[in-house]
Amino acid sequence: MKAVVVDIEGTTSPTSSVRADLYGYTRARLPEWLADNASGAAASVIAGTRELAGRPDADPAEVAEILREWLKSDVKAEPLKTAQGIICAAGFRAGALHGEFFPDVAPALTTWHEAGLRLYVYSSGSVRNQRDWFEFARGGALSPLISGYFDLSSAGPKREAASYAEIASVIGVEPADILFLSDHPDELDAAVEAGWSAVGIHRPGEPNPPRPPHRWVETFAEIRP
Ligand SMILES: CSCCC(=O)C(=O)COP(=O)(O)O
Repeated sequence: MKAVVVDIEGTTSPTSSVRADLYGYTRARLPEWLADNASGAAASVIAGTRELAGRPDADPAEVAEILREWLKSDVKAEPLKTAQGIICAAGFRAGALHGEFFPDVAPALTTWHEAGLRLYVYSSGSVRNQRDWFEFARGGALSPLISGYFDLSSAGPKREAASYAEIASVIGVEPADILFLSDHPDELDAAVEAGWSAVGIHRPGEPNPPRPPHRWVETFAEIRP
């Protein structure tokens, strides 16, 4: 392998930390942020939400309610993830938010990085949110280990093979030399369809059940890329 690409929620990090911390922080601040930034940073979020929700005349208050519903049902929509990334950026810098990682993740990423592998992140969270998650990791920044980040805007949907082909092309690594780690079987299927290797991560207590034909492990310590 020449590169390893990791998913975040359920793979590097507990689902509970993403949903309680990031979603909770965002949910509390959405109405005020949308109202205060309607003609600036929030304009594209409002436009994108109106379009996806089929509510062309929704005002910022209604958009906030739509986005809060999407948070509740974990809809991984671009406008929501953009807003989440911008809103949470302040929380990371104020010390209210930290990237939370399973204990085996930092040692494995460090070992792989030192061995010359290039490490990337591919998550439904926006690149901005991903960068902060790794930069403000509890226990010390992991961002120096990461060569790049991909999200729904830059790569595309996580369950489509074309997204993995796009990442391979951008990082300039042959698909056969890339290993993808995720807790989601549909994502593993899509990566394999694009010619990547893939290993499923099923951590105790995490929601997504393993599914054949992939190899599944419980920690990064079991992987030798
Ligand atoms: C720390 S980046 C934000 C994580 C997030 O919002 C999310 O939806 C994670 O989805 P993933 O694709 O990593 O399962």
